[in-house]
Amino acid sequence: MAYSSCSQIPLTCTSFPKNSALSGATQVPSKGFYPYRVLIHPPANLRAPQTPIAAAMQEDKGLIVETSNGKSKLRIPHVLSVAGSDSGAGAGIQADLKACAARGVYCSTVITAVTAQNTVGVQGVNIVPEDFVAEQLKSVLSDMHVDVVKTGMLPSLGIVKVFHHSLKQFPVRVEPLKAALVVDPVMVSTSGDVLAGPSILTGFREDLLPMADIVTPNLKEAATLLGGVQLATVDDMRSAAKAIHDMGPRNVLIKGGDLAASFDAVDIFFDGENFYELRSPRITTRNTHGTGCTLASCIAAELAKGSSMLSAVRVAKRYVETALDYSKDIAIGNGLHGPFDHLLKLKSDVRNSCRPRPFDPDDLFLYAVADSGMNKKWGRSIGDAVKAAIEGGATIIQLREKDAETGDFLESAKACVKICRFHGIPLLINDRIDIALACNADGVHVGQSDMPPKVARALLGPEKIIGVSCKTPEQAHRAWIDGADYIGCGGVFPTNTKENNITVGLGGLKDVCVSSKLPVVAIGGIGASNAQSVMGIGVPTLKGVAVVSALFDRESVLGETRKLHALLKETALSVKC
Ligand SMILES: Nc1ncnc2c1ncn2[C@@H]1O[C@H](COP(=O)(O)OP(=O)(O)OP(=O)(O)O)[C@@H](O)[C@H]1O
Ligand SMILES: Cc1ncc(CO)c(N)n1
Ligand SMILES: [Mg+2]
Repeated sequence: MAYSSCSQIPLTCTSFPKNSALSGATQVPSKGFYPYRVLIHPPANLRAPQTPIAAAMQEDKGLIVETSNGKSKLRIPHVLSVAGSDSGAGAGIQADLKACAARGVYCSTVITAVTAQNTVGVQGVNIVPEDFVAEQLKSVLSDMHVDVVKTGMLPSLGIVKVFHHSLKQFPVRVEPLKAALVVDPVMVSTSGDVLAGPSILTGFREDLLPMADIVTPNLKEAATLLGGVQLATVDDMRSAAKAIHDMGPRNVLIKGGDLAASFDAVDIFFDGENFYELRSPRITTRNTHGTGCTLASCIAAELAKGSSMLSAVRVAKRYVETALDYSKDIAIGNGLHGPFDHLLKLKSDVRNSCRPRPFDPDDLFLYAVADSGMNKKWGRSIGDAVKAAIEGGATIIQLREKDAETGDFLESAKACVKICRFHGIPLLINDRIDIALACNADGVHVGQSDMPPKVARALLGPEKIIGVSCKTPEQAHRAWIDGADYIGCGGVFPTNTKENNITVGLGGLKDVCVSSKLPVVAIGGIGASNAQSVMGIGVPTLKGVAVVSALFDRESVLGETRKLHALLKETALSVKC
């Protein structure tokens, strides 16, 4: 029976293939919100509660909600990696941990061998004693809820047997029809060194493959499993996939990273019925050490989250491709095959380190809000306008484009990021989290009906600046709870830039500032004529004024900004005295 995504699980199907690591669970139709409900009957030798468990996915956090005896608990999808350690950390257990972390999945580890390995090759292998592999397996499987087991280097027949025995003793308890065992039949490293000899083949053929939900050999490993055939073409890969499928695994993925004649990176997936030719551009790089381990771990991670087998494989291939492309020029080690960077998704945070300094509430002192429409009227680009505002003393810039096309907005945002970085001034984007991410701006400013700050924070990461427009102390409190960095309070006075906007006046501004735990910038109809009265309310949380027309709907942005800056300085000094 082919795998299907959670939502496609046929409700009539109630059992597993006989040898599956999953046997023992059944499924019942759901009445509730989720399209399925699952009853799992844990084996008697498990310590976990022996009651039926209903499981479902909490979409927004990627966690699994389990309900047992009326009580709910949250767990993170969990992969157990049973593999060897690579001291160079490009492959093996280290790759598995990084791939699972990058895919948002918990990874426990059972180490089968410790290798002394680098980008040149494998200098030594120390096999972990069988009974200690068994002990690690028992420690994890008797205590933790593992969704999917992924195997890598199983260096001896004894260890294959121990693993097989442990899985029989502690079947992996997952929802019915979800895959539980991913077998990457590691035999030879990228450098050509042997990691598991031919003695393991009987264990693979007799015990492991019939239990596997997917097996992922590279060309050499597929050839070895099939007794030494030649695999040189995509057609050969198809035949091999079929022949290996006959050995018992429910799905086979033959990886074509080493297919010399191919311009593309071609893998063949066979589910027992259909062949899928999965192609991606071949990335030109030396940094391909560990692609196989990573691919298998990523498949396991996606399965643990509830993906169907084919979509797990597709996502995993895309992930490897993206990581290789991202890392193609990095240099680690001096050998022929370097590792790549699994955690590229976190790199937007690292890019943040170019930001001049972390958010400082005093940045709100003279907050210039620019858009291209207003500046076009005066015959200048938004870049020129931003530059002039900074030279005149603006301490933070926000880009607000209500009508621009997305492509044009992104181009002007990129130009402004360059200018702001050069001057060490933070640049925020109004409303558009996508633009902020794409141009690596310093943050965003959102309104009450835009994306909630909590969601924006999840997308942007911990270091970006998030500001929220608030009119009331309640909204200000919410913004604080939701992890905003500052509040924009207004409109203080009526303004042309926001029609029909309810104004809060100086009284409303003061109420918000007094109650706010976050720094506040006042906005709405503020300019040289009234900025001093705004700052004059004298509440310490009020850090500055945000200005639109009074700077940009004028002939000289530089002159207006200078004038306003001088006034604000004067008020700051007099308030201090
Ligand atoms: N240069 C490349 N560009 C794009 N994808 C690649 C490249 N090399 C390998 N891949 C992909 O990476 C995945 C792993 O394939 P590969 O054949 O390299 O496995 P492997 O030999 O087991 O890896 P390793 O032994 O290095 O861990 C496959 O999906 C393959 O298509
Ligand atoms: C420990 C270990 N596992 C797997 C591979 C395959 O890349 C490797 N090189 N080292
Ligand atoms: Mg390879």
